[in-house]
Amino acid sequence: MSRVGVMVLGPAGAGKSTFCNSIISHMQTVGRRAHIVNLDPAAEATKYEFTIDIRDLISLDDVMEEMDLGPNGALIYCFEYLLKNLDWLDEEIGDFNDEYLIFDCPGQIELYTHIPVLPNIVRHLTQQLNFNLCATYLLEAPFVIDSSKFFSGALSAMSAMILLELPHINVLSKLDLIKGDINKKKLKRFLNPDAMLLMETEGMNQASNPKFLRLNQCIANLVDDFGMVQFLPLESNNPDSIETILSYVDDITQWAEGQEQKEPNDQIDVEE
Ligand SMILES: Nc1nc2c(ncn2[C@@H]2O[C@H](COP(=O)(O)OP(=O)(O)OP(=O)(O)O)[C@@H](O)[C@H]2O)c(=O)[nH]1
Repeated sequence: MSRVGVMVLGPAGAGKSTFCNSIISHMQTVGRRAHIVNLDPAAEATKYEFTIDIRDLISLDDVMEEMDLGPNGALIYCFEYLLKNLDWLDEEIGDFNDEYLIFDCPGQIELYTHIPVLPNIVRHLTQQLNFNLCATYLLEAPFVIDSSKFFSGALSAMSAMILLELPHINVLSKLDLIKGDINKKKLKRFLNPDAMLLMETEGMNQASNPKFLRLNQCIANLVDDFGMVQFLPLESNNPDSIETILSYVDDITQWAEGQEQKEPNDQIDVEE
């Protein structure tokens, strides 16, 4: 039997913890059991308590003080420590078999891109603990409706997708901060964006330096080719919006559940 979990990812302040809380509220309404697994050693208290909390293993403040490290170095130290003590996570997750686990991750993108700590933890969860995981990657809507930032956000989301190798859903958070008809209209273009069209309408194909123009075109092509830049809108106070996102997560994890589980050796034809 496999377990189900959702990784909540995205830059600092994107609304990950708020989204985790909204998921728990929704789950309580529909009568499903769900728990937050806090993987952020610098997390602040939130509305719902964490069922599993990395701070019970190691805390950022302690590491900064004892190892004389800054916040980023200390964060990396905490994750390397977690990687060396994965039996702690195994024990904590222990009997949560039929319940939905929501992994609230830190916002520092270097944990996915520069060092392989989050990918290793994800691999441990999927391969050793038999989780069907889905990643949700949050980006703030006011940030994304500026096209140059849209491409930077889309690339960061893509980099998380490539490194974690998980089924991936992009989510646009903080929709309530989009004010005015013009911006709301603009937002629609970014929910299911046509990267090449955005280049034209946002003037990105008018870069004066031909090298930048080519670079912009290559990035738009890349984003377009991956076909993964659709965003689901998130309104944290709107249960319908949470339900829609979770139905995508359910579809993905149930699909994975239905797949035949193969032992790694089953996938390799070895000729004698
Ligand atoms: N207006 C608005 N503010 C939001 C929304 N979601 C979150 N916030 C606010 O944005 C700030 C950051 O939200 P968090 O949920 O803590 O974001 P996070 O991604 O967990 O932040 P880190 O853990 O620091 O990476 C808080 O002040 C929230 O109240 C939203 O939908 N609308």
